Amino acid sequence: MPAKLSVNLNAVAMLRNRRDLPWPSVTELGRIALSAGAHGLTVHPRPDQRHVRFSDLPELRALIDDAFPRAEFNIEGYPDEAFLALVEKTAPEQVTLVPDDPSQATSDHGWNFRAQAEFLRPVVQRLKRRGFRVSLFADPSPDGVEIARALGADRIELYTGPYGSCHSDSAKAANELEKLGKTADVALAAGLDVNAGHDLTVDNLPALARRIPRLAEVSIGHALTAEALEHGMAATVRRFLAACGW
Ligand SMILES: CC(=O)[C@@H](O)[C@H](O)COP(=O)(O)O
Ligand SMILES: NCC(=O)COP(=O)(O)O
Repeated sequence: MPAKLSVNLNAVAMLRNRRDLPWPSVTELGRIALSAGAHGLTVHPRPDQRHVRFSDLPELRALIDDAFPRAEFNIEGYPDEAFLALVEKTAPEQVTLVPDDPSQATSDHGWNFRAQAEFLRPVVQRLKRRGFRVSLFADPSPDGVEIARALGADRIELYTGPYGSCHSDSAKAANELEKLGKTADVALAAGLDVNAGHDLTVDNLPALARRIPRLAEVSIGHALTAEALEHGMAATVRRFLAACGW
């Protein structure tokens, strides 16, 4: 089965947050994505709420429950108490734990499973007890990835940033792809399912899907939002011209 697509709404939220106005509506863009066939929605709430706001989460939960009951809600983030409380209140289908520092502009590495095992173990158990699927953000390196399974996680999410940043260097991209592939091989052999995300694009996705045919899910925000703007620009300009009377 091809990988499922979860649309990350953080970039939409960031655009909305530029003004004290309700557009673009994160929930409406989520509705459009799910209506178009996306399998789920992803958000990554950060402590300063500079992207998605905590108040967006109940609306997105209700959207899925009321109109798209087969879709999944994936909440990503660093598991401090505020994040865990938010997750427990929202009850997503999947929680992806990411070792983000609040000062980071975006996620740029996975967990060090060996060094952070004792921190992660009770968190994973707490979330599993609540019935959520738990995925752990992982660097493209097979070293220690099987520890994620021993901690009780269901999946890892491969950090694809280094692969995504090689768009103009095909030899480097092939090398990064192989690292991702080897990590996925070890994870799958350990009984973990494999998600992937960060800087994935229409151009770099097909090779990833070929190298990891059992890829369960990709979450994509930045490139997908950029393309939505590009492909929606002409029709939108025509709407504004019409509003000007042209
Ligand atoms: C976990 C991860 O890879 C991130 O890509 C993240 O969810 C994206 O969030 P931002 O778009 O807010 O940087
Ligand atoms: N988990 C990764 C994600 O949700 C999307 O990240 P990006 O496409 O915005 O880089």
